[in-house]
Amino acid sequence: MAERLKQFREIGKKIVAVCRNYKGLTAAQGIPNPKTPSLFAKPTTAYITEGQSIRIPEGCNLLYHEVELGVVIKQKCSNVAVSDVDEYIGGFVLALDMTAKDFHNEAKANSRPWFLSKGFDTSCPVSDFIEKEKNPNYRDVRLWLKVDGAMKQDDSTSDMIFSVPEVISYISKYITLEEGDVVLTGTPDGQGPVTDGQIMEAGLADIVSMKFSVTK
Ligand SMILES: O=C([O-])CC(=O)C(=O)O
Ligand SMILES: [Mg+2]
Repeated sequence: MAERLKQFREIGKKIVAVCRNYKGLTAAQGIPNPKTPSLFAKPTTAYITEGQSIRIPEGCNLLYHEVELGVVIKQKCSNVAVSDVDEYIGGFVLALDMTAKDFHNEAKANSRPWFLSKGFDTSCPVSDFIEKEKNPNYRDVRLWLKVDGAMKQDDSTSDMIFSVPEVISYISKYITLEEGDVVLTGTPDGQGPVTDGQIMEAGLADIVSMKFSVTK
């Protein structure tokens, strides 16, 4: 099972992401905590792995980094109870939810969908597949990101508004999750800009770390 899930980028059909899911982030932005998980999707064509660069999309002048814990779904499921979610977690990935923030802001200001701002090619850099057993404390695990060596995001998943099981249960009420799909669980406070030539390094406790550069 885990062998096949290592191919999540090929076998998974979608990336479902939660936004504004950290208390520190909503507090910093002065916005209320959402009452239910707030969802969007990224296409799987957005994936890149270490060795590939994040390309600033044409016309974007404000690219933001967001480090996130991703959950790889083990098998097809819908309407999963919070207490049963663990059966459907196949493993994890460390991910960056790269965002063309200027596109995002403009779309929101004009009440338009913001798919492009989150879905462009290279907008989802990921680590290798992380075996479930290697991340047993996923409810309280450190997530960090540095830009050119300076720490920008450093928090624990315990600061999530909706826990991983709550998020997956909620999504599965409306959207069937399938083997290899990835659920991005939101970014902690500290999201911010990166520009051409900068290097980001991100990590999940001492489980995994990864580096990505940004290019035009
Ligand atoms: O980019 C945003 O505004 C929100 C988002 O994805 C997150 O909170 O993870
Ligand atoms: Mg995000």
